Amino acid sequence: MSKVRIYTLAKDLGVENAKMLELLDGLGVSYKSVSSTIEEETVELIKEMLAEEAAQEGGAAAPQTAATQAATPDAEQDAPTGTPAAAPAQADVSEVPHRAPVVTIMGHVDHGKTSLLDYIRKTKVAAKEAGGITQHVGAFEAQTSKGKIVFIDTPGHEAFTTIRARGANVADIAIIVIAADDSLMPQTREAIAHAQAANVPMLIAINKVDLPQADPDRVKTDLTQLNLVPEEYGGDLVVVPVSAKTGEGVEDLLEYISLTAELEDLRADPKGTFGGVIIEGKVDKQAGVLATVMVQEGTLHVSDFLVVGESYGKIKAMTDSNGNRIKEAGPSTPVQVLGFSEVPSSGEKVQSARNEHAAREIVAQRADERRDAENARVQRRLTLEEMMGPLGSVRTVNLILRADTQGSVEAIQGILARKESDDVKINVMLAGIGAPTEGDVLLASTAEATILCFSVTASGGVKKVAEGKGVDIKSFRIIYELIDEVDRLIKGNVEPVFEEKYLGRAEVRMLIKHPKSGTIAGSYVTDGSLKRNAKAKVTRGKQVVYEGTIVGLKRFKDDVREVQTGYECGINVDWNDVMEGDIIEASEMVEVEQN
Ligand SMILES: Nc1nc2c(ncn2[C@@H]2O[C@H](COP(=O)(O)OP(=O)(O)OP(=O)(O)O)[C@@H](O)[C@H]2O)c(=O)[nH]1
Repeated sequence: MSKVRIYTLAKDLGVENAKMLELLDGLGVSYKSVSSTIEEETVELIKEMLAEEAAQEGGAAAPQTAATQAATPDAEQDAPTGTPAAAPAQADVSEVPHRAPVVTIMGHVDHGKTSLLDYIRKTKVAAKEAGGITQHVGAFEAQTSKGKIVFIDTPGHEAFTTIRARGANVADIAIIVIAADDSLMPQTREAIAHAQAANVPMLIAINKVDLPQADPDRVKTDLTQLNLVPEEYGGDLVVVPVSAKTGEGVEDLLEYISLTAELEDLRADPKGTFGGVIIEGKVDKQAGVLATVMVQEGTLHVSDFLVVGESYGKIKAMTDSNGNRIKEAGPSTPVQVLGFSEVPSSGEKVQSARNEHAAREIVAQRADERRDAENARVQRRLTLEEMMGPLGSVRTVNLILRADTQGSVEAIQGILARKESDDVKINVMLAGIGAPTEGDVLLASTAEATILCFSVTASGGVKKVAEGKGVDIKSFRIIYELIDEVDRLIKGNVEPVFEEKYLGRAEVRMLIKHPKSGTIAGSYVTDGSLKRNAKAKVTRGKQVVYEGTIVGLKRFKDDVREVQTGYECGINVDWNDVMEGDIIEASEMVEVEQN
């Protein structure tokens, strides 16, 4: 036996991956992820440790117990008996059952997101019962050998901003699909930024590997340029080659999803307070308002009252993602709900209420809070700190952020927060949903802020006011372009730092008196090169006798910009006392790149 992958060993010994990593940590063994390999001696040590543990637990074979647990992850564990050492808080957490992972698939247009979802749906979703209506609800549940996986069903790119923002907020794991024949594209980078901003673990699916022109290695190399280093290059990024056409690699991808989910230790209490998120809402001509809700905590029952934003409704009927009528739904279940009076927006949080009266009260309270906040915004006078950003020597980039959805706002703010440094603060004065208003322009003009818009644009009237006030409103449809703009603003705000760069030197061999230009030093370039307008330092022996600028540089009769080593030239340093034998050293000031 040679090296073994950690997850293979965990599987063979019937223990959870998290437990295996804990044991490796205890041994001081370093690893990148569960797919890293470990040495045979380490495997033996792990086996011994597990055997010892089993013996201590009273003779029952530990691996067997673990295997039973792994096979039934949802089963509630018995409370520990006679083990006072067990911390009660930990015991509580472990009693909360595991839940299925919610996965979002993101990527560039045409890279195969829909095809991959279709392949998984076709092969992993149980055949529907006769009579069920096939309809798109925004999510589906796939049954795999490793248990249930819920996929957020991202439709085409037309609604990409909302869907991505939503995906990153609801999802536990993001799959970034990259076509093997196209590699990284703008929306790939944007998808990666979304996943990173939401702190969601990311797996890369290199799709279309069946194509003759597929070049998965190029994709991996390109990823390293984003500081995402695939496992096989020594990093911790899981990269799985797949084909949504032939199905190659799809099982591996599902396995990696389950592994990642296991490490994330996703749990939710079906008996807890209900909490969920709207996946999508629509109006059906016959049925009325339909909304897909992802249950995140607790259990949803038919007849429950639900509150979303400032509207509420009573669940009249509920169907699962297969179109089957159901009466209740636990964590990590997408359900289509009938009973809202208004169409809720995707990404909105859903709360339940005991009865209609309680639901109304929550709605009324929210409306009050919103009105108060609006009034406060109008009436409030800005503090100096709000106008200028945090005080002190730190420079501040003031921004007003406007985006199409709350998810986008959060995603952008997440990325911006990571852009801050000791020298530059990013002060998001206002982050709102919808097009910028005149009020935003006024705020921007007093605080010298830039208004950045993502997937929203200013109306003609607002643009005019902005022009009049000299306020920049910049609109973007791709997040990373907006971030590039912020980088430019940050750069513009950092005091440039210059350093002197040596260019070359020349030896003065003869002097030419020119009636207009004065003394020209006929010289021979002995090192590097000399440039017109460069700084000049004239040394005689060991002494610096003059410092100025190369105001003229000639080769024979021609004015030139630069003269290289080994050539003769005429140098004018705007100083008439230059002498034969002097050394003219040239240098220039270059701006130092600052991060
Ligand atoms: N050969 C090959 N073609 C694929 C594969 N996956 C997708 N395609 C093709 O690539 C094209 C785009 O696939 P889609 O699944 O529509 O891509 P998408 O990323 O969902 O595109 P949008 O929804 O427009 O963003 C289609 O013509 C697919 O048939 C694959 O694994 N192999």
